[in-house]
Amino acid sequence: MGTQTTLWCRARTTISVGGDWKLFESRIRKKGTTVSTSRSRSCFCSSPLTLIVSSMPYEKEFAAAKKAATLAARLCKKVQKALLQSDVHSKSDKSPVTVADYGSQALVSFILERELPSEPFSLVAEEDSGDLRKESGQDTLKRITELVNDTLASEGSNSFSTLTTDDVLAAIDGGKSEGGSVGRHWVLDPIDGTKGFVRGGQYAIALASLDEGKVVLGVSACPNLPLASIGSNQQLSSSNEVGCLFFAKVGDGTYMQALGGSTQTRVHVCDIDNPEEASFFESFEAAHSSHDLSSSIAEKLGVKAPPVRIDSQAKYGALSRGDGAIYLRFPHKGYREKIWDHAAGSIVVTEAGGIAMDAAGNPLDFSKGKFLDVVSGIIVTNQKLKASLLRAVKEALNEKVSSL
Ligand SMILES: Nc1ncnc2c1ncn2[C@@H]1O[C@H](COP(=O)(O)O)[C@@H](O)[C@H]1OP(=O)(O)O
Ligand SMILES: [Mg+2]
Ligand SMILES: [Mg+2]
Ligand SMILES: [Mg+2]
Repeated sequence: MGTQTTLWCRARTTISVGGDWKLFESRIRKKGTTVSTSRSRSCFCSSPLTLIVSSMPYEKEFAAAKKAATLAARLCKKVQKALLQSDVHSKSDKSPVTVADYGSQALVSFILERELPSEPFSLVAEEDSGDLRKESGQDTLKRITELVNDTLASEGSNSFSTLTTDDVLAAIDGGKSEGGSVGRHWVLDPIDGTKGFVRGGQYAIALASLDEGKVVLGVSACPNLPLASIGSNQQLSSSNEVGCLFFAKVGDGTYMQALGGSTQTRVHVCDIDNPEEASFFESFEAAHSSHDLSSSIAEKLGVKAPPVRIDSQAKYGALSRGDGAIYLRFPHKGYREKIWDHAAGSIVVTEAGGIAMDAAGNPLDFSKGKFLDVVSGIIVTNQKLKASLLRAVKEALNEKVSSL
């Protein structure tokens, strides 16, 4: 449980802030009082000011997010197991959308609101209920409602009341927020890697929270990811158990536990500094990211191992525990990245000591609404490989431009 301290600052005061000091500074500046702060975490206020300092900020939100992602993973696993052709129907962008995408979004939205009743609720999420409100969507809607109710019942909570189809539609549409740089927003991809999900491969339920445009916590449930390393230089492991939950809170590190388990392990990115020993992740789907560009970058760097191709933000999770050293993502021309595809994954990697940036080395900016505008692509690695990777990316991109 987090504790809160109220400080009445009249002069220079030393305070201890668990979490992100920069974010805290920006908050107290906004209160209309001049506050100067220093790296030693002391602050001087120009007028008396009451500071409420939580020693464990975002703790309630973190617990709610873990619960929501874990239950959504349970729902998705059930659907993936029984996936029938009729569960897949087409959205205007032709991507397969399953009852699990909608069910997962409804469940996460419902649980976050239920667990955090005193907080304003804003959720930026991938799906909307448009197709489910049509006559042709009624059977699917009933199926989703049953699934959501079955999953809630399996939670074993006494306070469970059955949701109606209208409740489910309302929960899905709870995800219509536009996000932005002001206040707090949840960010959700109810199934990231739908193609992997439909194929029986990797997918993730990716949930993050933004505070003033910055990702402050992230939870990524990867129901099909082995608990053991999946890197190309993996050690032989006796365990073939799958299902990982990665979670990270700003300033607190990244942890992994088995989905549904309770023993958590702190994870760190690998500390490889020689690119020859590095291996890299990229999309399974060549339509999502240029495999040619990745192999040209890998060659320039001197990477020897073949690419590890897997779907979804499971790549961020795998990288955060050191399974590989680099993740390269270069979508084809015209594709705009969305915040829900990277928010949870990026904090999972950065809190594990890694770095997620665009191809020009800029930090990812989640404060601009639902799109994540990046230069050319997204690259993720550890601190030691950052400079050489950026050089190789620049060279490969220049070569590509001059060959056009
Ligand atoms: N044409 C595309 N180019 C790049 N990414 C895409 C494209 N279409 C969908 N995506 C999104 O890319 C992510 C999956 O990429 P990958 O698995 O290759 O890493 C998913 O978030 C997927 O959305 P979705 O959440 O609907 O699956
Ligand atoms: Mg996605
Ligand atoms: Mg999705
Ligand atoms: Mg999608």
